[in-house]
Amino acid sequence: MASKSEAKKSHVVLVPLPIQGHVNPFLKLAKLLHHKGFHITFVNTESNHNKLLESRGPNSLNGLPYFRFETIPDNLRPNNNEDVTQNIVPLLCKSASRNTSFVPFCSLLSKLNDHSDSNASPVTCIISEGSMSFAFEASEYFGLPYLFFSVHNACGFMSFMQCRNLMERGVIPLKDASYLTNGYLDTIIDWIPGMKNIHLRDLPSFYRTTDPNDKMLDFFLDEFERVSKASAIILLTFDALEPELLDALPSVFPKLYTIAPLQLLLDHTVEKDLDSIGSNLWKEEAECLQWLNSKDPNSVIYVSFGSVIVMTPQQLVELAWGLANSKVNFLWVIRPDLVVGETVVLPPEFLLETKDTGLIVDWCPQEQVLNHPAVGGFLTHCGWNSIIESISSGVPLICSPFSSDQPINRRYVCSEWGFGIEMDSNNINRDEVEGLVRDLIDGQKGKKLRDNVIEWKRKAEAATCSNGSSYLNLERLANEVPLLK
Ligand SMILES: O=c1ccn([C@@H]2O[C@H](COP(=O)(O)OP(=O)(O)O[C@H]3O[C@H](CO)[C@@H](O)[C@H](O)[C@H]3O)[C@@H](O)[C@H]2O)c(=O)[nH]1
Repeated sequence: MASKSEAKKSHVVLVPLPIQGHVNPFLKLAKLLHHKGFHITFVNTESNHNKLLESRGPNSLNGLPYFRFETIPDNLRPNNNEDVTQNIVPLLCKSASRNTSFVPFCSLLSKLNDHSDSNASPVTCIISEGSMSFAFEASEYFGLPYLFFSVHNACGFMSFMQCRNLMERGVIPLKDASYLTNGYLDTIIDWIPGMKNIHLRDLPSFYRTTDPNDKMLDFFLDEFERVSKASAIILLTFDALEPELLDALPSVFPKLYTIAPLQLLLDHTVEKDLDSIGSNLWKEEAECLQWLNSKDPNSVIYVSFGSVIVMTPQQLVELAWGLANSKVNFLWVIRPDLVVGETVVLPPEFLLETKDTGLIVDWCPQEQVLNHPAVGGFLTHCGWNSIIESISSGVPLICSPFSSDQPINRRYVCSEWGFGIEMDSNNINRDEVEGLVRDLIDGQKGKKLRDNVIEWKRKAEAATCSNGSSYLNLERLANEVPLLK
């Protein structure tokens, strides 16, 4: 392992997909590796770099000794009017495109190698993810090891890796649009290793296409190839959570490190000077913590749909009245771009009726919110970071998945791990919201789910303590990075 006292440290370059749920875990991993003695270069796309400066201030990306930020172009700004946070496909196609990013990224790697002096070694390895194909190609070009950091759990990762199998078995693409509603999505998929009782509707939403040339299918086929060629895979899970899946990962995949929850590992290890480096792309409204201080323990439902999901105005209004009618306290994150194509407008009567029970913010310090004693439940879109953060905080969920890996996360939370109840996001209905929120915060069902998630929290803590599986895997990763081929 690289030691802090060595003049030349191993140098890791991290390149996340530029969305919040990817940048956050990459930054945490970067901090953990820095703590282990690595020299870190963290690469943001230009648009994200600018957003971070806006939200966190002009000095927020100055870095620290041996912890540097760099940028690469992403073809999204300043002339692009598309709001990519409202549409994942342009984000993947443009921001993570080979054409835009390969050459600048190679130039960056050359610059980092040229500038290596007595204090910094040339680049030792690249940590990126399947969507960033240019980073993988650059690692091949420079002969560097490539670590595939999948910011998913094992069930999400396994589901994404099934694209070719599903196509070869004729399950996807769907024959025509009627298959979306004729019960076909209830087809049982019983041949995925380590996964039981799965229906087609539980698998990533991108598979629900009728187009054999769908860009996202191509994308997952390519991703599979890159994973198989990577030097190692890092998964954002812990062993006790998904033992059957982890055992079942096919032998074609390279060696695996399961290291989660990252925040619990950070709580044990990190130096204080790294705390100031944050990754929120929107400005956090930390005053909500004072508001929570005024509420009773477990009396507040926290509501957030992550960084990418968009809702219709009608979904928003149904949700709003469901929260109001439940009479339960709520803290609700409504991102400025949450409602598709619109500025968010909530009925004035709703705002009046909930002035004592509700607080709405653009963005909040979510992990602090989840750790606040007043928060007794979380209505979530089932982004994996939100779920693993809920496990770390012992907060039960209402699961309302929209897209991507969210359906499979919902399936595992509600049916396997037992700390969530389901809510249909296609058909958000105020009466259902009201009932579910009451059940979760005040009902017997909520109590049972809370007990279950606290049990998972204990297991997550055990995984991240000395000699826990995630703790040891991080040690192993730090020892093995300099040796990877
Ligand atoms: O007000 C807020 C809201 C969110 N967050 C943070 O933002 C992140 C959100 O991540 P996640 O819950 O995973 O949602 P997305 O950003 O939507 O995540 C994308 O990436 C995830 C990881 O691959 C996938 O699981 C999701 O489906 C995909 O939408 C988390 O760390 C939250 O703590 C805040 O800090 N403040």
